[in-house]
Amino acid sequence: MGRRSKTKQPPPQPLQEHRVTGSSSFNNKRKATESASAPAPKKAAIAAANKKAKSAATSSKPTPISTPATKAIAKAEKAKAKAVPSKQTAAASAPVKGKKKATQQQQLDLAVDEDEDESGVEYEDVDEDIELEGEDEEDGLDALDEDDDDIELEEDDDDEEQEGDEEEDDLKKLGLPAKGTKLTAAQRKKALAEAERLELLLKSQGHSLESDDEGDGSEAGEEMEDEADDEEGAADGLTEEQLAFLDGAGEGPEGDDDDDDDFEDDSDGELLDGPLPEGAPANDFMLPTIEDREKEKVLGADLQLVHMRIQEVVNILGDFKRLATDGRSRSEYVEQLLADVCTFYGYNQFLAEKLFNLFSPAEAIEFFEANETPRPITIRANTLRTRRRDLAQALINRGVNLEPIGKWTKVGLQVFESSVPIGATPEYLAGHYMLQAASSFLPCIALAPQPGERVLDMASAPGGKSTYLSALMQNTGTVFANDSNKARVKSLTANVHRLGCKNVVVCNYDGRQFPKVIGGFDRVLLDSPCSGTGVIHKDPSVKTNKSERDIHLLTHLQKQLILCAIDSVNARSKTGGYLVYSTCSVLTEEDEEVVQYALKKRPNVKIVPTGIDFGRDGFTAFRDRKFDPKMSLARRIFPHAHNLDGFFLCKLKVEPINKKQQQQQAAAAAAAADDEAEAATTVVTGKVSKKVTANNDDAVSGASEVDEEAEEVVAAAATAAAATAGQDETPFDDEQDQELIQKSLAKHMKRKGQKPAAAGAAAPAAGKAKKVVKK
Ligand SMILES: C[S@@+](CC[C@H](N)C(=O)[O-])C[C@H]1O[C@@H](n2cnc3c(N)ncnc32)[C@H](O)[C@@H]1O
Repeated sequence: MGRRSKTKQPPPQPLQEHRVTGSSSFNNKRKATESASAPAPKKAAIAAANKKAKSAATSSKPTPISTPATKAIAKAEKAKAKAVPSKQTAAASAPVKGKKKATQQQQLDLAVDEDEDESGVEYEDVDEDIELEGEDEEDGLDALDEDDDDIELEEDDDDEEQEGDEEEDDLKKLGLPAKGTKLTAAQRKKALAEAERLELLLKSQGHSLESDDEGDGSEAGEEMEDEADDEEGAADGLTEEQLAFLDGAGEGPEGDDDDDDDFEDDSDGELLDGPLPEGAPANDFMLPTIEDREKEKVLGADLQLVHMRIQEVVNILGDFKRLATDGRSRSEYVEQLLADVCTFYGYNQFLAEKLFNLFSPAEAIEFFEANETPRPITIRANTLRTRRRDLAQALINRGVNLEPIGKWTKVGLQVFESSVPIGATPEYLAGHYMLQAASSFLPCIALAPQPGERVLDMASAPGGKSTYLSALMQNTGTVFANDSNKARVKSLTANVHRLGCKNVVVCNYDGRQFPKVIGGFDRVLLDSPCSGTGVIHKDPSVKTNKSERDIHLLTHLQKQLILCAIDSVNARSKTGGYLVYSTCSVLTEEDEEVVQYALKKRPNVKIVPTGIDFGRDGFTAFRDRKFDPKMSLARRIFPHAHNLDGFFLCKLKVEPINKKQQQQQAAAAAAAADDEAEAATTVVTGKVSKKVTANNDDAVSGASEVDEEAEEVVAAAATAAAATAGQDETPFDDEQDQELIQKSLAKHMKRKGQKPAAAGAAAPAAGKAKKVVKK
């Protein structure tokens, strides 16, 4: 009971990253900490490579040659070893298992001291034993970890020595110089060719090229991850590709000069490593010709080859000057890479390119890779009904294997495995927890609602965030949980009841009807409908069903919603006056661009810190777009970097509007009318794709909910279009009528206790929109 799964993923413990400015972050190589959060097998490889690079950097012995050829040989050896497990392999894995001796009880205990109810409600310690045990054992566990590390390291050294010997023999067999000797360019070529041949040979014989360390032994992977985390120095934070390159390139023109004495003419009198002769490629990888590509199209691609090509091209793009074939441009390589990404990972060209542009090539591949694996299952303890530690204990008793998510949340638990359906336990039915992606805690934490406040959750179904807001407010004040999708409102209502939220009012409006229906909120959350590009692992159909037009429709809706959300905030709130905008999309169009649009249209709004100290900065510039410098306060969460769903959040403070700002706003509203009319015309005349999906980031939502939401967004877009088109027939065309509308709307809003300014801005906009549509 409660043993940690062997196949567990790294917990969704967001990693601290060194802050980089938005503009530069997508070009920079990621930091060491980040690589530690890569998917487990990859992490193991990176850790191994880090270790190799470190030992190469610190060793006074000649650096062992590590070329792709030797790697392949090592892989071949490991494949052999797999067939006949040696004693040594078994011994090497023992300490890793030892480290897993910590029982789940102990793991939970470690979190006890931080396990006070987040809502501030004090509970008595029912289970003091657990707490004491936890405190006592914390040091013990640390010590155990350290011991294990020592053992592991020693054994690793043995492994390495043995591996080194084996490598040497193999090198001799291949007619390559022994370990410690420099390779000539010709030898390197030969080695590369041999590596490829070996790999293909092994594959053709059905051997897996995965090493034992990288394979099912996620424990080994974890152990290596720990080591990687501990590694210091220049090798830290390098990607697998960079390290592979470093291994080989250490002796290259920019390599370590310490070994200069070793440079001697080889017997063939060929050039030693150094500047390559003009025109000679440093890497003998050749881009496929047009004919090759045509052939591939007809015969179908060999995915293994495509994968290898992806790695080669990424490697070359990482050091283009040195590694690219003369005469081939960077864009040719990028084009090939994008085509291969589409083939290998199954994206359409449009989305592959959009996502690729967010990162360096190497990092883009990490992102695509992360989308192939699920994120950890997480639950949120509902503090209106229980405490996290009690919930954890109850679930452990049922055979659920779990542990706290991380220090940043006091209510999150990660589930590794369960012998019972986690969505149907008595605790679940009794509302003790919500199945919820860890990323989706963040907007609520950022909004930080206070007890007694009036809060609007504008797009709230199925209620993961509304119910969390309710709990944070300790069932006081009011949360208006709105969603435009009737069917989804049903599951929202069910969750509100199940979780015992007594301060929630469920409503079913199009968010754009706020603040007309009701306004003056202390805080508003707009967890916007979006493309779901941050949660592709949950809904892989996103890879193929998003077109440029879909994104355009979504961003249009998002821009409308954010303005309505801002106008629904009471800028004079004594305790609040905040809006949090969030999406589970990583596209700047749906994130920074929407916020930037809001800043332009509402000069009384400014970006403020979210209070979340992990994740990456929002972009302050992206390609040809410049954003508010404070956009760096927004948070971007990435699956490959943080092992959480991809997410964006930005917190805004709405200040009381002054006269000058009012004028600015009116001007902006007039300009916005042009945009709106244009978009509406597009929707009316064009065919709305049924595939415009807006994702729900709650783990409980199934495919059917996503479908419903898609329908809803399409319907909403169509309704908006129809409404705007309908204005065509209305007689309110002249300025006099507009004035009348404005006045009556202002009166109406005043009576409802709302801000007349919003009406003032809306009416001329509508009038102008109507005129454009007429044309
Ligand atoms: C990302 S999901 C919200 C998830 C929710 N916040 C939660 O945590 O459970 C987006 C929601 O927006 C709703 N939606 C789409 N268009 C809307 C609109 N115009 N007004 C209000 N809600 C809308 C969808 O029905 C969907 O439930």
